[in-house]
Amino acid sequence: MTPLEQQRQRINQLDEQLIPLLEERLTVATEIATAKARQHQPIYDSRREAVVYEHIQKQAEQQQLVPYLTEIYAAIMQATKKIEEDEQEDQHA
Ligand SMILES: O=C(O)C(=O)C[C@]1(C(=O)O)C=C[C@@H](O)C=C1
Repeated sequence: MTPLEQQRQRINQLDEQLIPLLEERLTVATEIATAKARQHQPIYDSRREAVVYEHIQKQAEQQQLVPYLTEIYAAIMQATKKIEEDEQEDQHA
């Protein structure tokens, strides 16, 4: 195997670990959507998002990666808000 093939195989392995965790995160989000609908709370919560970003900064072992992690989390939270909206729409259908 070439180095590139090995690196891609490692990426595949890491994705295999990430996907179930992301699936679980999205599943928890559908539960949050239900709780928020009951409590008449908006899906978007800027204060909570600030806490999530702060947590990333604290957790990151490589501080130079924080801007990239922040970009990834912005996309994750965008998708999370979408699934929460879809969940609330399904509940109203
Ligand atoms: O914690 C929440 O209230 C969520 O809905 C989850 C989440 C997230 O993905 O972390 C998504 C949307 C909110 O704006 C804040 C955070």
